[in-house]
Amino acid sequence: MENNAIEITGLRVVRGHKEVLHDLSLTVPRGAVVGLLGPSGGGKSTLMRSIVGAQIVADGDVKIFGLDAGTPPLRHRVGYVTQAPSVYGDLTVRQNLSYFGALVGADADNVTHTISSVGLADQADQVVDTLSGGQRSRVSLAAAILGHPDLLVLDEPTVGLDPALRDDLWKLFRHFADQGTTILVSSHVMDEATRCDRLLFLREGRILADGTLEEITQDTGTTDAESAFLALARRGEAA
Ligand SMILES: Nc1ncnc2c1ncn2[C@@H]1O[C@H](COP(=O)(O)OP(=O)(O)OP(=O)(O)O)[C@@H](O)[C@H]1O
Repeated sequence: MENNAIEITGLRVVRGHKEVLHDLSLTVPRGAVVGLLGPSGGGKSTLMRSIVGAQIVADGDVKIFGLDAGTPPLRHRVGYVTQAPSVYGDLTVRQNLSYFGALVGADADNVTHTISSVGLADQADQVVDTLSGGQRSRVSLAAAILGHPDLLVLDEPTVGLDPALRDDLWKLFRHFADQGTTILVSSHVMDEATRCDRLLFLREGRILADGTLEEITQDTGTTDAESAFLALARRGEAA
């Protein structure tokens, strides 16, 4: 069995005539919660799209569980939640999840359980268009976890959520990881680094750091992710 969920070598991506990912190489171990952190426009979404096979790549190799990203055997093994809601606005939460559940073989009990696990039990019969933004993004998350994917790729899932809900979601991610799911989660909120087993700092299409928070803060002589990121960014500019 492969020890890594994700193995990327020499990835280059061009978007709109501009290279936005420059020769990236990285690995993500199985069962870890890995935070992909960095400023807006740094390439987080593009990297995630490459991992789920939704991005044309100019060069390089992206392997997921030893298979080429985006190939059919990975379809049910990889769950992807983008920043845009990916569920039907005119259906209720339960109707949406029953529909997506039917595609992956999840039964009604699984649907009900998944709705509660993302904290939407009280909204189960509410039409999605009438939910708040944060609630809507949790419906998309619920749809992605219904089939128990081996890899969950989450693009800024906690954006716009209040601290209590953010905390609930991070606990949920940890719960999935404890069950063996690998989680790659992007954020531009540096304090979410403490929730992750490992971190990838991405800036201007390059990996600035890849390691545990402890390793990265030690390497930079700092005490938190934000200062470590700034130190690494300055180091990069000075080089
Ligand atoms: N469709 C597109 N056409 C051309 N350039 C694009 C396109 N989408 C993204 N880019 C550029 O690619 C770069 C990386 O964007 P990306 O969305 O991956 O960054 P990000 O780190 O996810 O940012 P954010 O946190 O704001 O979502 C940016 O410079 C962006 O302007």
